[in-house]
Amino acid sequence: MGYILCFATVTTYFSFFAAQILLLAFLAASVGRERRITATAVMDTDEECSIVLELPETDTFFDKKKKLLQSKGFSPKERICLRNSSKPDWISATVEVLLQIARIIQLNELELYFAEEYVCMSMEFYSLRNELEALNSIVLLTDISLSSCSHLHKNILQGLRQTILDLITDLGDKNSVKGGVVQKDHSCDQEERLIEWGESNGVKTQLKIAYIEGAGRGAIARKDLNVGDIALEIPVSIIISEELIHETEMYGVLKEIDGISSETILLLWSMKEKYNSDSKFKIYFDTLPEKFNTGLSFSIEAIKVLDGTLLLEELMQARQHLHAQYDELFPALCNTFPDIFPPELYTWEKFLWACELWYSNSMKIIYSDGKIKTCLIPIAGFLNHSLCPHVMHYGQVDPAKNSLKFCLSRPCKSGEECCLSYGNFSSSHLITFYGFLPQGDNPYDVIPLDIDGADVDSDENIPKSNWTSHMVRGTWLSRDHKIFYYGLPSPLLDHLRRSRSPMLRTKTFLQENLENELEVLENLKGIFDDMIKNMGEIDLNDRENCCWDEKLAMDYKSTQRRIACSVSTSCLAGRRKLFGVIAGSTCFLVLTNAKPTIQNA
Ligand SMILES: C[S@@+](CC[C@H](N)C(=O)[O-])C[C@H]1O[C@@H](n2cnc3c(N)ncnc32)[C@H](O)[C@@H]1O
Repeated sequence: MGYILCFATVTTYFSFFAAQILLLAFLAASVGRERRITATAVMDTDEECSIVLELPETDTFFDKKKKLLQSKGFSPKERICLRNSSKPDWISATVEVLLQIARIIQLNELELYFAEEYVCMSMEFYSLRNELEALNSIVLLTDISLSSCSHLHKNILQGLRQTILDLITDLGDKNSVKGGVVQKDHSCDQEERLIEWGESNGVKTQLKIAYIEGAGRGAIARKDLNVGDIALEIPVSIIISEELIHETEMYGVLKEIDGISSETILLLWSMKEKYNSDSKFKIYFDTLPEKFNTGLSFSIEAIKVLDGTLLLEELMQARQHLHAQYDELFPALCNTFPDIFPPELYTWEKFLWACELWYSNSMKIIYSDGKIKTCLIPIAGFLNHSLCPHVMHYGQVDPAKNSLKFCLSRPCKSGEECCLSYGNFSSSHLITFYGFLPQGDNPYDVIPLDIDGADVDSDENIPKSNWTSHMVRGTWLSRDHKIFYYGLPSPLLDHLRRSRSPMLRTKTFLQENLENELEVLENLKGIFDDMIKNMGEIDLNDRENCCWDEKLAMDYKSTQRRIACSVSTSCLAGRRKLFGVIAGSTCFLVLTNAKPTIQNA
């Protein structure tokens, strides 16, 4: 049975895009991220010290990760002996094993989709995020172990810990992007006043604010900071969250509106509070830009540049959605309650400003009572995003101090920009809601595919991958370009093979199987060639004379084109390899216009 394959539309995006506005009630905020301790326990007897790395059964992807662990020769619960061996390089050998397991345990859904089961490279790498998580999970483990182990084994654990810390430093040094250049000609008086106000309210910070080339304001380390150091601590009392408005008249009106979310209420409150000269947060509002440059305020010219990309549709839908939200509330609220909602403060332009503020600056915070709230966090709002962040976990209120701590997952040198991870977002998401493209290869830049396949008739004995959505990313990120892999994700290829030929035993060198492979690759290549054609050429010579949004749109389109071209090229390379195998066997190939016919000799 055949299959229909095309690019996914915004409404059919995967769960990887959980923050898409269309899937959430109203407001997508950057998600504050709490630390997950997944691995482990330490066994410590007089004779030996060992670490147990365990994939928790509660892990959402337990079965898939277990299979991946097993394909590399590990079980879901692996005990690694740390006893000093006679071999001089025992630490690096042990670290390698620990890391291989920790990386798999720390994989997220998207990384797992692209994980390559049969590639067994000693230092396999899934993503910067994954690598930092894996390394930090081992540091955490050694810390826990050090607090309880016998004196005998302290040296072993400390040696292990130091080796991992050195790896984290190396990773940061190699992957720190060129950016982070401080622009000395900008004054940051307002920002400094905000920090002073924060400090007088209990903020503790090792960061100062400066202008960074291409990224607005950013936070710079005042001194060398190490893994585990707290770069910034914000007391809950200065966080802007829904509690603040419960006593206001505005809340009394808004809470009566059916289905209104607390985020929308906060957004409407912030539109007015910005102009309140008596506001407790005046000094914070004064530091906010008059204009946010996110995808939501792209000009028609920039939107035109996006023709042929998914971002065009995503942006159009997002804007329509916001317009519909605005029209539902205004001018009705201004007409009925003009004192609470003065019409001059509730224009469409001001509404859009507030949406952009909340999309690009808010964080989701888990409070001590377990409630998750979308908040604005003065001072923390100056931290920019990086694909190799210094701070990865910051979303949970510390109940002992009633504060939010920003701890380092990798060192940050004095004078270096200290960055967060806003989340595992694609470039289209970052452009739409934040208005920038991160430097470096974004592993979350995928092209989703809508596949209407047919698994129904497939052979019961052939295990299904059970991925319900499929995608591709730049094939340069893959290491396995051999026949049956081609640098493309295995779940996608498996699905396409089964859809074409449910009864075939795939990944064997039988002729009918190789023919099936050729057809799968031809079909995929066709799809991506069409996409490249639809996107058209990008004239980068014009780029320098363009506005910020056109530049961003062009850069985004180049990235998408590069991904599509890499898929097309990998399909072509795969087909050539297949022709080679077929030609070398009992077949005789006639190649016409890149569409092969295979004749039995
Ligand atoms: C939470 S704010 C960070 C502070 C912001 N730079 C400022 O001046 O207010 C998020 C905004 O910072 C900018 N930003 C964050 N990370 C960036 C990056 N890696 N490159 C360029 N701009 C970035 C984007 O404009 C984004 O919408």
